[in-house]
Amino acid sequence: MQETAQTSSPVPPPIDIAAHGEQDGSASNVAAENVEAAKVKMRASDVSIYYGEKKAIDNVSVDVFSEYVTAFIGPSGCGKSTFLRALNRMNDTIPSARYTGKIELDGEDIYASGMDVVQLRARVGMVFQKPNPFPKSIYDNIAYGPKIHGLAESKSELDAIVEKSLRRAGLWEEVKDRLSDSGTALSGGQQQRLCIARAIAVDPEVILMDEPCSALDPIATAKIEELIHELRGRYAIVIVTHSMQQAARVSQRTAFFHLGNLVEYGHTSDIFTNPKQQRTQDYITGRYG
Ligand SMILES: Nc1ncnc2c1ncn2[C@@H]1O[C@H](COP(=O)(O)OP(=O)(O)OP(=O)(O)O)[C@@H](O)[C@H]1O
Repeated sequence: MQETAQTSSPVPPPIDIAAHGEQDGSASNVAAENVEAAKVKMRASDVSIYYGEKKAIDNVSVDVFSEYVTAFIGPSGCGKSTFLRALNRMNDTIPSARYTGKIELDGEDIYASGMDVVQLRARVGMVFQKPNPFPKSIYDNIAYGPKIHGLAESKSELDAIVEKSLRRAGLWEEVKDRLSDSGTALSGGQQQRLCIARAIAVDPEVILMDEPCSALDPIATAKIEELIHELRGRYAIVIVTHSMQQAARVSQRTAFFHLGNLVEYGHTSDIFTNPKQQRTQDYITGRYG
């Protein structure tokens, strides 16, 4: 296990990350000891995930940091989505899915028996591959979450949340005059920004994005990437992407998965320019994937 954080500099960088080695499979997060604890938003420790007998994730440890975008990359079937979904317990809906290890949000075990999963999913929101607005008005798509979570006491408060969320998602100017139109009548890119606005509306701390641009054209993709860039100061963002260019453009940290293992995790620039593991090198140079 190597330690990559600089401990000798007089003012240590606020955030640094361990290179998670694949050698012994334990991939524990050594450099976590050297970062400001307050910045670690989510911590996964020795997480394995099974579908029935099949092990889809093998002993993975990762920290997710506030105000950073973390990209999960790797070839199809390597377990990126499975691991992402574990971060807000979306795998709970799959009867065969089973889990060992620990995942914490602000130090709290999200799989603890007393955890309110509805509340958890508000704190750790999710945006899916295919935009999935509710078959309701644009306004109601955003207002639904704040209503059920009791975040607005009056119509004017709700209106303000709807406007703020749509502004943050970069959609307000495009939809402000047609809030009562159906969300499903928007373009694909607009629908995806609507889904991001819907996640934002309940004031999350973490936003998980599972290939959010894969159904979008290049222009809509560029808008979402720009939006991710703008949002990252407020939330911890985790994005699964098949596009290495996208990971390089939007993220500060990258985790490379292969066959259920976390092969390497570190600064995005290091992963793409100076990977420590041969498997990472092979993947980023297109030898498989
Ligand atoms: N609901 C499920 N039931 C059984 N096996 C599953 C289920 N979902 C995923 N798997 C299996 O778990 C492994 C990891 O899948 P996962 O979708 O997490 O990978 P991925 O890296 O996100 O793939 P892709 O990039 O193709 O979306 C695969 O072998 C997949 O077939």
